[in-house]
Amino acid sequence: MAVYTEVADEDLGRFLARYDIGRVQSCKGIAEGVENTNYLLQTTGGRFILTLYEKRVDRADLPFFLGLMQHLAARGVNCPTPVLAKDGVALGELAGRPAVIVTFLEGMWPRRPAVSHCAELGAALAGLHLAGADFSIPRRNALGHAAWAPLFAQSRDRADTVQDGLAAEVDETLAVLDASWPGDLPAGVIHADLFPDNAFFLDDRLSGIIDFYFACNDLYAYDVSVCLNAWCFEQDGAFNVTKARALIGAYRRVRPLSAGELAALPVLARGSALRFLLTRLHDWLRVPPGALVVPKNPLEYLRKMRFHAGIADVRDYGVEP
Ligand SMILES: Nc1ncnc2c1ncn2[C@@H]1O[C@H](COP(=O)(O)OP(=O)(O)OP(=O)(O)O)[C@@H](O)[C@H]1O
Ligand SMILES: N[C@@H](CCO)C(=O)O
Repeated sequence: MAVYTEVADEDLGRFLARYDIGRVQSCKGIAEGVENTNYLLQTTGGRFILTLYEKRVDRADLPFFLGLMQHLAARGVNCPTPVLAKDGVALGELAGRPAVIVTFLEGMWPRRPAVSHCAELGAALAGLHLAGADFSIPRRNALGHAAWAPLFAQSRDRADTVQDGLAAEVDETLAVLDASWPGDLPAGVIHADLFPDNAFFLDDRLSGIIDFYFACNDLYAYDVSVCLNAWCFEQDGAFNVTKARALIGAYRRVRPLSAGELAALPVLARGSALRFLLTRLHDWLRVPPGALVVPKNPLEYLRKMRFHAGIADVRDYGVEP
């Protein structure tokens, strides 16, 4: 994650006094990621992640996020779990931000995902969907289909400074998606941001999933489409049909996809590409001064969005209906 909020030693000391996790040996800012502030905390009790929630996280959602991690971990999903303070409460306040300590997961995220990573990921995503099915707290997708037009309205007047014609292309895509967005597909808890940097591997086996701060209730197949975008394109922008076949095939072996879900994949993938284009565009135009953060390129997702607009049939993803 990025480091948006610096923590003074005395504030950290007061915060950690609430916990029973040993003496602090080091607390280092993690530069990766773009959403929240994260520190790697080494204590005499082990390694932990200290997270301070930033702008996009609504405090009212924290019981959902923290409860979901506990729920999934209890059902065998290897994900971070919130560490309870001595008073039994996970959530605290540090440097004016809501803050938690979560368990540290071993592993590395794949810098260049291979076909085998995509297969592992597909199976893990389906497992996550099944494990979350009986989680009792609902959360609407704040970055779901209905949110895209208002989100774009915040950047529309400057969109063409990033790429000529971008505003018109997004407007047109929003209209197409409004007319074709599926409403009646299987839904439940989804991760909604399961990019390679949120999946850890040890010896080519998936060892953990992190970053549940976009998790919400939405279409399961939409989550598959997010992963299709994040895992199955090469760095030069080419779609890798072998990776898509591996990802979706492994998913279907754990949680079958209905004919309706498969048929909807191209429109869902076009939509999820737009979602990441829009959040990246928003951030690209508003990098906070002094933050240790590198904004992600919105145009990568413009190219993916265009690719899906040209997909007529799910077979083009290497998948048999
Ligand atoms: N529980 C954990 N165990 C081990 N490392 C972690 C854990 N949580 C976070 N990290 C480390 O912090 C980095 C950033 O975390 P995370 O992806 O949650 O940040 P983020 O700001 O939400 O990023 P983004 O939303 O851009 O993916 C990870 O790549 C990893 O190095
Ligand atoms: N995974 C997102 C960042 C967090 O939402 C992206 O790559 O744009």
